[in-house]
This record gives sequence, C-alpha cells and structure tokens, in this order.
Amino acid sequence: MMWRSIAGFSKSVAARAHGSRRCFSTAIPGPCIVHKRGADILHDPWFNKDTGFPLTERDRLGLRGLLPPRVISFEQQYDRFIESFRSLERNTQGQPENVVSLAKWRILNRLHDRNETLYYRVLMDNIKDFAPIIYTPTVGLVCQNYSGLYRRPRGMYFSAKDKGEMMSMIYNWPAQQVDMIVITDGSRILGLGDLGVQGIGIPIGKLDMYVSAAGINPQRVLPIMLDVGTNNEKLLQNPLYLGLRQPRLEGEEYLEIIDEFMEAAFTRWPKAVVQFEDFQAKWAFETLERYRKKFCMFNDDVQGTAGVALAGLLGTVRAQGRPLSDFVNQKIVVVGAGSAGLGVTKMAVQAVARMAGISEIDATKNFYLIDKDGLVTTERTKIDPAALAFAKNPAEIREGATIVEVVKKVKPHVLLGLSGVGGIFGEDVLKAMRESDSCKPAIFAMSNPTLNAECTAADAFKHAGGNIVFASGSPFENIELDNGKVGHVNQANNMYLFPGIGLGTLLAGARIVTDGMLQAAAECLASYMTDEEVQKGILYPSINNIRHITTEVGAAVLRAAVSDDIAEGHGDVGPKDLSLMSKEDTVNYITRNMWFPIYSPLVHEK
Ligand SMILES: NC(=O)c1ccc[n+]([C@@H]2O[C@H](COP(=O)([O-])OP(=O)(O)OC[C@H]3O[C@@H](n4cnc5c(N)ncnc54)[C@H](O)[C@@H]3O)[C@@H](O)[C@H]2O)c1
Ligand SMILES: O=C(O)C[C@H](O)C(=O)O
Ligand SMILES: [Mg+2]
Repeated sequence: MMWRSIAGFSKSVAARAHGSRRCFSTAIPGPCIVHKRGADILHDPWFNKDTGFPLTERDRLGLRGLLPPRVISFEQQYDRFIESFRSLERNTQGQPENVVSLAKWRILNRLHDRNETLYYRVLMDNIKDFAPIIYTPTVGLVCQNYSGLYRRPRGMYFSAKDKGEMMSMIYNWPAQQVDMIVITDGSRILGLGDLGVQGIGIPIGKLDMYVSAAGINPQRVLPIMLDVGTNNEKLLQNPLYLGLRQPRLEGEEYLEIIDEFMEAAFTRWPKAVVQFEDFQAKWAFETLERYRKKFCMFNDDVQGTAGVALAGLLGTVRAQGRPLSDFVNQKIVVVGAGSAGLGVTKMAVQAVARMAGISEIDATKNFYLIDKDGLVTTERTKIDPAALAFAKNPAEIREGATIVEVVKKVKPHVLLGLSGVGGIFGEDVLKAMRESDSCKPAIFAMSNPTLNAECTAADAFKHAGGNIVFASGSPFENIELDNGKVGHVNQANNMYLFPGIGLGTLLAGARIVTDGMLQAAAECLASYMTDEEVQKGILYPSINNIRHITTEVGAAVLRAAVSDDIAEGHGDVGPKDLSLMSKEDTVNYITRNMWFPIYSPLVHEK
C-alpha cells in the first residue's frame, strides 16, 4: 500500500507532507471475518460498505436486493461525502458559528454511525479541517449539548448504580479484543467544568484521534463514561439529562467504583492501555498514583500535556537562537495549578534538574506558579501538597500576587496558561510581556476550548509584539503582522503525544507506562522540528503530519519501554524480538501494525 511507504520517511518537510496525501490503493487488503449476514451487516458501521459492496460479496453475505443495484466505489463514496460537506459549508454561511460547528459535527457523526471505514478515511485525509469538529474545540460544544444531540450509543457507560455488576457488564461489549480505552468521569471537561455523563464526547473524540493518528483499529477502541453523578445543578434540573441525577460520589465510595471498573476491564483485556481523561485534579492525581504501578494506564491531562508543553518550551529556547542547555535559565510563569499546570511544571522542573545536574528543589528556582488565588508562596495557608514544591519565598514576590504583577517583576521568558479561564492574559499582562528578558517571549494559552483560551492569537501578537512565539490549546488562524510577516500560531495540544504514547505502549506490550517512556515521547516531539521551522516560531508539526509524528513518538515510547525492561511483546513479537530491533526496524514495526481504512473482503463465519 502506498500509504505504508511513510514508514521509512526522513524528516524532510516534503516527506512529511506526503503522509497526508490522498491515495486509493489498488493493493488487495486481507480478509475480515464477520459473524453476521444480510441486513445486520448493513446496520453495523464496522463492516458496512453502503453501496460499495461488490456484487459477489452481496451474494455471499445475503445482501442481494437489500441495496440499489449499482456498485459505487470507495473513491466515489468519498467524493460524494466531501461534496455534501462542502455544500453544507456553503449553505450555512453567515449562520452563527456554534450552529455551523454542530451541523458539521452532525454530518460527520452520522457517517461515523453508519460506515466507520469511510468515516476514518475522510477524517484522516482531511484531518486539519475535521479535527476541530470531532475533537477540540467543537467536541466541547457537543458535550455541553450532548443530551439533546444523543441519537445512538457509542462506548460503554458504567454508573454508580452498577456497583458489583461491572465484571459481568464488561462482557456486554461486542468486540473480542480491545486495545485502547479512554475513560472519563466527566468532572472537568476541557475548561467547561463538570458535565457529568455528557462528557462521553471526550473519550469518543480522543479515540477518533487514536484511530486517525495512531492507526488503532476502530473495532478495538472503547470510550468509557464512569457516571458517579454530577454537581452541575443545571444538568441535574434538566429533564432530558441522560446521567444519574445525584451529586457526585466522593471519597471511598468513588474509589470503589473506579477500582471495580479497572479490575473488570483488565480481567477481560489484560493487554489493553487505559487513558484517563478530564478528571478533576484531585481524582486525576489520586487515580494516577493508585493505578500507575498496577495497570497499564496514564493520565493524558497530567502526563501527555506535560510532554507537549515541555517540547514547546524546549522549542522556544531554540527559537531564541540559544542552545538547548539554556533551558535551565528560562524563567517560566505557569498560570493554573491544576492537573495540567502541575503536570507541566513538574516535568519541566525535572528536565531542568537533569540538564543542569542539580536537585529538583534547586531546579524550581525559575518557575512561578499562579492559581486562582494568585502567586503560590510558602505563606499560603491551605496549599495543595503537589503545588508546595513550587511555592516561592514571599520575600521575593508577595503571596497571591496577580499575573501582571508577577510578569512585571519576573520578566519571564515564557508565560504559560492552563487555568481554564478565558481572557485572563489581558492587554496589561500581554503588554508586560514586552519587557520579557527573552528576545522572543513565548505565550502559551493552552486552555480549551477556544473561549477558554487565556488570550487569542490576535491579542497576543497585537499587545505582546510581533516577535513572540505563540501557542494555544485550541486552533487559531495564523496572524498577518503589520510588517507583512506571518505570526505563526502553534497548537500546543496533547493530541501530538497521547496517540503515540498509547500506540508505543500497546505495541511494546508494556506492563505499565514509565516516566522514561513519557520523557522519550516529549524528546521525540521536541526534536521533530527543523531549526529553520523553529526559527520562524513553528514549534509543533502541522496536524496534517499527525500520523507521521505519532509513528515516531510511538517508536520512541516503545524503545524506552524496552530499555526500562517492561516490554512483554505484542502478538507474535516477543520481548527479545523488540530488544533486537534497530530504531528503523521499530518504526517499520509500528507502521506495519497501524490500521488503515480500506474496504476488506468480508468473510462470513458462523
Ligand atoms: N492544551 C492542552 O493540551 C491541554 C491539556 C490539558 C488541559 N488543558 C486545559 O487546561 C485547563 C485546565 O485544566 P486542568 O485539568 O489543569 O484544570 P484544573 O481545574 O485541575 O486546574 C485549573 C487551575 O487553574 C486555576 N485558576 C482558576 N482560575 C484562575 C484564575 N483566574 N487565575 C489563575 N489561575 C486560575 C485553579 O486554581 C487551578 O489551579 C482546561 O481549560 C483544559 O482544557 C489543555
Ligand atoms: O482535549 C483537549 O483538546 C486537550 C486536553 O486534554 C484538555 O483537556 O483540554
Ligand atoms: Mg483532557
């Protein structure tokens, strides 16, 4: 298959761009076993080919007469879908943005529900246009409106009412094998707060990225909603709300539910990888500590985000034209001390300690952590133990200092937001960044979705100046600067790492996800961009190359699992085989194991 040829690509821009080229291969794919016949196949999006079933297959599978006589090729079906999408775009011009976004989501979701092969093909080939719909930011809007948008189930729902039943319930899932699970309890959906059961949209969107970026087989992914209630009064009052109408479980009661789910999932699928997503900070940290040595799991908001941010921070050092070793001298203000902000600060501090050969305590010197009560200092009375390590001496700057006060005093190289609060990098804060000690100050407004970003790209370039490096969690368009140059907008989103972390972990057959594997992922992303790109302020690859970067990250993660001695192998490939693979062999192995959407001949088996 031509697509497969991206395996051996070098890092040249041309080669990377090739990864997104549309091609309809003529190679014959392997067969796919199906246990259904007739109309049941047409109603199963895993196997359905709509009008694309060849006549012989229609005969073999009892489909004759159930479809219009003409066979339409995959390519024609693809073109037809794209044409209806473009016509929807034309017809909704001038309508409010939310209305248009939801209309686009609906048309994609209908295809997802009907024909997954075609869905993933259009998603992969148009990832730049479609990721903002099925993923951030539109997925946030979908979650907010989920109870009204709900038509068909996707994934599994385990609620507090299922206590004691989960071990048998898990066998209700129709697939024999599950590789990737993304689970949420809906308690902190993007920057939108507690959305209860409606948060299921997040695992669905993340797993769509797993299929498109990491080539995980869509028949082997499982979105999970753990419904332990909600504290969102509006949802509790909504008669159409689809979740449990009770306040969230807390303490031991909560942990018992999640323990039971983890036992059930790993009993049925011992080799699965579980990604925790959008849990409120206290549970994000607690579950990570509780499970990370016991199960093959990671928390994307804490660990994936940290790696993506670290790669960006290292990129900003290169963008300043300075050697990477200068990272240890960068002054970094992190606004938001929750699951993401603390995860980022911790990983960046560890990197400084490693690079400078100093203790982690000494490495915190250049980091400033701000939460909703302002600068965190040792004077803080009720302090989160995880934030304590980064608390400043109030003699340096007062306890509770505002963002603008801290920026004016510190003149940081980087101002990084993970607060979930839209617009808190106001004009005063951004203007203060003009006095930064860096020749290319960096502003990372990483909160999602778009309205929750700490500032817009336009405001950042307008107030902080054209020489900044800018990144945001949700996509913004590049900015045309007054001097005719382009202000590049990077998307600092954990989507650049989690698919590769999951893929590398899976194909290594790693027992757990180690810090070494996460560090390897971050380093791989950090070294992906060329000096020329970084000099222009481009810190992350284009999303069009997400399959390529994911392959590379996956290989780095797998190799780290081997060197950490926790790789047990996958399928026929044992730990010894993995340890004998060169870097190139590893990339080829990863690529060979990535699913690609193409119609396979269906073979019926009782
Ligand atoms: N770009 C990415 O890849 C990425 C990854 C993870 C999280 N995020 C985003 O980061 C945001 C935060 O996520 P989280 O899991 O850390 O949430 P969280 O609720 O755990 O933490 C939020 C933090 O922000 C602080 N905060 C609130 N209001 C503030 C204010 N006015 N000024 C300063 N600090 C304030 C809180 O005190 C808390 O420490 C969300 O919007 C989420 O979407 C982005
Ligand atoms: O979901 C995203 O786009 C990134 C991140 O996981 C978040 O919670 O905001
Ligand atoms: Mg998240």
